[in-house]
Parts: sequence; C-alpha cells; structure tokens
Amino acid sequence: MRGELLPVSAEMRRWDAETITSGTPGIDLMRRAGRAVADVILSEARWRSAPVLVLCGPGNNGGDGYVVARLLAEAGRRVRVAAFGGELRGAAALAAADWPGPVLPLEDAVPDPADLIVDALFGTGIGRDLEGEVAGIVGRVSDSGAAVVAIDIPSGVDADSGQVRGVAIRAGRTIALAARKPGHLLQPGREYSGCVTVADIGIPSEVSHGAGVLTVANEPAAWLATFPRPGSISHKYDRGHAVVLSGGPSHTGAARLAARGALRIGAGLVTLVTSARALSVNAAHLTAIMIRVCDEPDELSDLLMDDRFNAVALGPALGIGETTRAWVAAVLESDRATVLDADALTSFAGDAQALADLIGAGREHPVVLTPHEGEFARLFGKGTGLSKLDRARRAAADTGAVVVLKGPDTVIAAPDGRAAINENGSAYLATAGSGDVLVGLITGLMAQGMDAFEASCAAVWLHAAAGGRFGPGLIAEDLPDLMPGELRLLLTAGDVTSA
Ligand SMILES: NC(=O)C1=CN([C@@H]2O[C@H](COP(=O)(O)OP(=O)(O)OC[C@H]3O[C@@H](n4cnc5c(N)ncnc54)[C@H](O)[C@@H]3O)[C@@H](O)[C@H]2O)[C@H](O)CC1
Ligand SMILES: [K+]
Repeated sequence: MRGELLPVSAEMRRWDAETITSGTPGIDLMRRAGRAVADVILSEARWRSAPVLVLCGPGNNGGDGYVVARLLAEAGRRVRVAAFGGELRGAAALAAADWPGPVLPLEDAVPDPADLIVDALFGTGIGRDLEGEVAGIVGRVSDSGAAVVAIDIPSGVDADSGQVRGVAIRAGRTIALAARKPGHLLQPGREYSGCVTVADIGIPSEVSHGAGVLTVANEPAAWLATFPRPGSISHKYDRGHAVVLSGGPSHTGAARLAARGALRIGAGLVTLVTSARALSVNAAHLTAIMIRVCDEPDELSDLLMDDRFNAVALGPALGIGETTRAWVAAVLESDRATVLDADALTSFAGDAQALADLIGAGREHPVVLTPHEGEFARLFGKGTGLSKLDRARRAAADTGAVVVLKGPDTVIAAPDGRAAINENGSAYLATAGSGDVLVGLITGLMAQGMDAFEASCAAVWLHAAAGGRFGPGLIAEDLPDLMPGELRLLLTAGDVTSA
C-alpha cells in the first residue's frame, strides 16, 4: 500500500521479530528507542531544568524507560525511576540492569507539578484494563498536572483500537517507535497522545513493507498518484457522467449539494434525477447540472442502460422504506459505480444481508457505503468489542462495498482488507448537509474512473481539508465551492513532489 503504514500490535511484533532474526539484537532496538526519546527530551528547552520521573512497566515498554532514565542521568539530569510489576525478562532485564540508580515501588511515586514524567508503563503489549496500583499512578499523574512524554503510546490506550483500557495517561507528547499505530489516530487515543512524532529505530524497510500491513493514514501520499487530472485532449465525456437522485418536493436540497460536489470535484457532467413533482423546485436551482425526470425505479433502470452514466449516488433525503429499497435495487442492478448514503442505508436497517445480496458478488463496478455511526449501528449492529477499524473492515468484507464510517476519525475500508484512518477532520464539518457533499465528491471521483477506495479516501480528505481551512461559519453550501482552492493546493503540491 502507498502512504504511511499503521501497524497493529501483532504486526509490530512481527516487525520486531523479523528485525531481530535478521541480525539486530532486541536490546539494540530498545537502546535506539530509548536514545530517540532521550534526545527529544534533551532538545526541548522548556524541559531543561525539570526533574524527570520515569514510570516503568513490566514489559519492553518499561525496558525503553530504563534506557531513557540512564541516558538522561548520564546527561546530568535529575532522574527518579518508579516501577511496577515483577521480574523483567530479555532485553528489558538488560536495560534495567544498566540503570545504576534506585527503583521506587510505583505506589511510592508522587509526581510533582514541576516534574517531567516519562510514561513507560505499557506500550503495544497492553492486555487488559488498568486497575489497582497502575490505575492509581495514572490518577496521580493526571492530578499533578506535570508534563508527560509517552514512550510509543500513552499507557492505557489500546494501540489497535485507540480505546482506553479502564484509565489512561494523557500525554502532551508521544514518541511512537518505528511507526504510528492505529490507536494514535483513532479516538479517544488521538486525544490522549498529544503531539505524536515517530522515532526511527532501524526496522529495515523490507521488513515493514513486506509484512502486509493494510492500514494507512489517510493522506495524499496514499492516493495522489491515481487522482484524476484532465489530460490535454480530455473532453467532458472523458471525465464521466455522475447521476444523483433527488428526494421529494420538500427534500431536494441534499441531492443538489451532492450534485454540485460531484461537478466541482471534476465530473464532466452531472445529472440530477427527480420526480415530476419535484422538477420545478430542482429546475429553479440548477444551471450547469442537468435534470432528468424519473418517477419510478424502472425509468431509472432504462436511463442507466446508457453506459455514459457511469456513477450514481442515492440516499440523501430520499425517505426511509420500501420505495427507497426499490430505487437502491434498480441502481445496484444497473451495475454502475454507486454511492449509498443516509436513507438508502437506513432503509436496510437490521437487514444488511439484503443489501449485501443486492450488491452481489459478480458486479463489475464498485459500491461505496457512507454511514455515520448511527446509520452504521442500525445497519450492521453495534459490533461491541470491535475497534472502529475492525467494524468498518468487517462491514466492507461482508457487503463487498467500500465502507466510509464517518466521524472525527473517519475510517475508510475496502472489501479486500485495505483501510485508511482520516485525521484532518474538523469540527466545522458537523453541519447539516456536509455529508451530502461528501457523497457527491466520492461519486464525482468515481465518475472519473478513480478506484472506489482511493476515491473515498481522497474525498474524505479534501472535504475535511476544505472544512478545516474555512473554519467558523462553514455551511454545507460552501463546501463544493471550496474545492477549486483545495484542488489547486493538492495538485500543485503533487507536481512539486513528483518533479
Ligand atoms: N516496536 C519495536 O520494534 C520495539 C518496541 N519496543 C517496545 O516494546 C513495547 C511492547 O513491549 P511488550 O513487552 O510486548 O508489551 P508492554 O511493554 O506494552 O507490556 C507488556 C507487559 O505488561 C503486562 N500487562 C499488560 N497489560 C497489563 C495490565 N493492564 N495490567 C498489568 N500488567 C499488564 C503484560 O503481562 C506484560 O508483562 C513497545 O510498545 C515498545 O515500547 C522495544 O523496546 C524496541 C523495539
Ligand atoms: K507508554
């Protein structure tokens, strides 16, 4: 996969083990990890005179902590170490043996507000909720208000899901080892991690890229290479023809937002399909976007016989129930690249199998589902105990569709296992109609032939970039018209990068 890989803990263990097998002892990895963290601390002017309290756990994260303690003490810093757990093993035992100072029991550690706390209690190996004396120290750290630097990931945050295991340390700074993990991007882990940087600890790229990691951070590096750009001989028919279905006479705005999004992102032509009853209200508001009247699903099926209509979106403000299911069936049977959102999803509440059956196995063109958490739960159930990443991945595999599970940490998952986590989301996007525009952006990119997963990633990122840059006062109507500016920045930066 292109872009920044986000290994889960099992994948991280494989990176570790393969690096060790290929000749780097575990203690060397641990010393590099400790060196990287110590260097960050020593380079920060605001921490120059702070006494350091290193909290060490019973595994390799604790081992990293002992290395940091030794290096900071060697650099002349005042360092206390407090540790939890029984006997250390392997590289962690070697690192602890190199720490020449005393080790306090964890329950005796009293953080001072002036301390710099190094959190080396747990990393990717957390196996259960924090309780007892570790939960106690997490509370005391938080009450002290001291600055916290977390090694790899804040203790208590699950590296795979971003969920808090009982309680967790809140870090101002986190130094992720070798790579960020999904838990640094998924909420609430992202909130707990503070500012995250990655330390290179010498995992060879053959190891990291050979391990089949399928999760990436959603950034242009993941999809810019296939982002559609009009060629010098393009005409509008080369840029695809998107179709958006309108709701009834008093529910037409959502489809127009989507249609404008599709046009602004570069679809050559966009047609809004409306009932005769909603024709005049739609016609009064549209100029570049064309209109066709279809009162029944059969009429839409006939329209879609023309394969120039190559991408279809439906769901926003369409109404919930059998009628919408019939429109969805007609579109899916036509086998066009399709985006299903909102009411098109909720009309299948509790019956995801019926939707999966309509999507079918043998179709040529992809389907994208764009639920928010509520729509997702109604369609697929709550998926209790699964991470947001796993829920989206499972839904994608079960339905054969790309799933865009929206939220402040939107996850995009493909049926083949690829997934991306978005992190440029903006609270300003939480405004009526913003999701409708996103539907249009995805549809417009698919109309131009972009892969459905990459189109979804690109649309989510551009939508968020536009919302974040505009900021206060954003309304959904603004979003399509912010695309030219975002595209200019994206494509110009891309040209510079690829030059
Ligand atoms: N990524 C790399 O290449 C390197 C990573 N390093 C560091 O190693 C940790 C992962 O180490 P691991 O030993 O697998 O796990 P932890 O240190 O996170 O903890 C495991 C330890 O803790 C016990 N435990 C788990 N949960 C709890 C709990 N809730 N309460 C009490 N005890 C718990 C468990 O039984 C184990 O004993 C990684 O994050 C990096 O920091 C290497 O140092 C360098 C290479
Ligand atoms: K930690």
